[in-house]
Amino acid sequence: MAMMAELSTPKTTSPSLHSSSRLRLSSKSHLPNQFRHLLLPPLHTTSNFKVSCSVSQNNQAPVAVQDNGSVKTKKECYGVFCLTYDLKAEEQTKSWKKMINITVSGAAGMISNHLLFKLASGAVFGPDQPIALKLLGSERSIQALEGVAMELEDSLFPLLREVDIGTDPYEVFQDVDWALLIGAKPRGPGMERAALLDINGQIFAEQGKALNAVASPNVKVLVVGNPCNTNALICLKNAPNIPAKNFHALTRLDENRAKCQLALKAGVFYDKVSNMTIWGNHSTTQVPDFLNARINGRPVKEVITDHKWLEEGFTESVQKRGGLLIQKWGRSSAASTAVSIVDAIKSLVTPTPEGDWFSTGVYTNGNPYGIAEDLVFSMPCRSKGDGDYELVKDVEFDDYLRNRIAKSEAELLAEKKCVAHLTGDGIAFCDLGPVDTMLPGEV
Ligand SMILES: NC(=O)C1=CN([C@@H]2O[C@H](COP(=O)(O)OP(=O)(O)OC[C@H]3O[C@@H](n4cnc5c(N)ncnc54)[C@H](OP(=O)(O)O)[C@@H]3O)[C@@H](O)[C@H]2O)C=CC1
Ligand SMILES: O=C([O-])CC(=O)C(=O)O
Repeated sequence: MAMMAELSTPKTTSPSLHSSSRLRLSSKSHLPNQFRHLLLPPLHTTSNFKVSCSVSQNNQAPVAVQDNGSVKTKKECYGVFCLTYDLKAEEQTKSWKKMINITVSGAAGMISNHLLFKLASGAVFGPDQPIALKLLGSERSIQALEGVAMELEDSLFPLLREVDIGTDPYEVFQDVDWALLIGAKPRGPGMERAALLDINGQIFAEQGKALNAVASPNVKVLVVGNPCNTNALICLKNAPNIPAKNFHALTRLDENRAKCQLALKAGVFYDKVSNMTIWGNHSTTQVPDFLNARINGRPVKEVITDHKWLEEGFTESVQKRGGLLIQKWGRSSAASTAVSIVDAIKSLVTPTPEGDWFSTGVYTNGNPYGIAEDLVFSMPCRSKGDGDYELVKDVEFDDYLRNRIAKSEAELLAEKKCVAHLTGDGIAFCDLGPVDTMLPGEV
């Protein structure tokens, strides 16, 4: 019984699912020594050199074999990429779907440290969906990315078929189907929000251009790095060949937080809360919509009759939850953010339950609510499970909701002016009010 694995240079095309498992490093200039032995001959060649490793029938240690048949020493295989799969697992792979490519930026950061292992486990895209992970980092994080890759290896995830790490978005985004853009500079003490918008905006402008050039044409992009709505707008403006509809800013964490607070107040388990919309910006102007949300299928305002609490206590607790968490933890939400990224993706790849919806920050062009066009704004959506979504039409508005939404809209319009130089809209002019231009973590 021979079992095979393949290790290939970055120039090879994806090998067949039934035999492939590999780790590649795509930073040409900073190839860590530890992994150099995987890339024989050296990176500058274009040959499709492979190292195959076989395991003998009597379960002896794996023996590495080159394409030309000469036996290599065991050292030339790397850990789990030498040992591969038994025949039962090989049989199983025959029912697997075609592999998808997922890029995660800021992959050595806190959120990614939770997220990557959920992605690799099959908990997000399903138990029959093999994946390739492409981890984008920088000079700062390349060593740490190796550590992440090693931990992924040691986790022995059957569905994880490839891991690439690199610092060049034009390489790491190649043919990517999902881009989860988490990496962003955190706002430091004394830093102006306008400066943050500019620094992070440059990152997302560059990544938008790279996605436009090399990603799968129908790539889905989820921006997590803050300020995520405006970063998503910058990204999509720099990627004109990708449908604007495919870009999302993560507001699912806010939706989850809102559901939790309503459940707590109503004394029900949080799965009883549905139809929870977060409108607007992922900031302290966001609007958790208790007018349309339901508890056990009933309007929230019927179940929770303390309307003053809904307008003030509830709304503020959701808007400022991130800040409270930073006070407790000493850092921003990472595990719950990763869970909400999983939820956000699952909402797009599984059909939305009848009558329900989910929140995500999406492009406003053509929206039925009268929200200004050309923004990325959190709104209620439904999906058939094909990665696409529709905006929900049958939502109610009252004066309170309209006024609150208008405030978040004004904030996003002001942010957009600050980044005009990055969206192709001329010269930037930045005048952000002092009060309402905060991230949830900035209270
Ligand atoms: N939308 C939402 O609901 C939430 C969004 N966030 C946001 O997600 C982002 C990531 O959070 P988290 O993973 O906890 O952060 P970490 O600080 O743990 O990691 C962030 C990563 O960003 C990268 N980065 C990119 N550019 C810079 C830069 N100029 N300076 C420093 N680091 C940079 C770094 O990786 P590298 O060196 O590889 O580039 C770093 O590893 C933040 O912007 C945060 O505000 C957080 C919680 C919720
Ligand atoms: O402000 C931050 O970095 C954290 C954040 O977005 C949140 O917790 O919602």
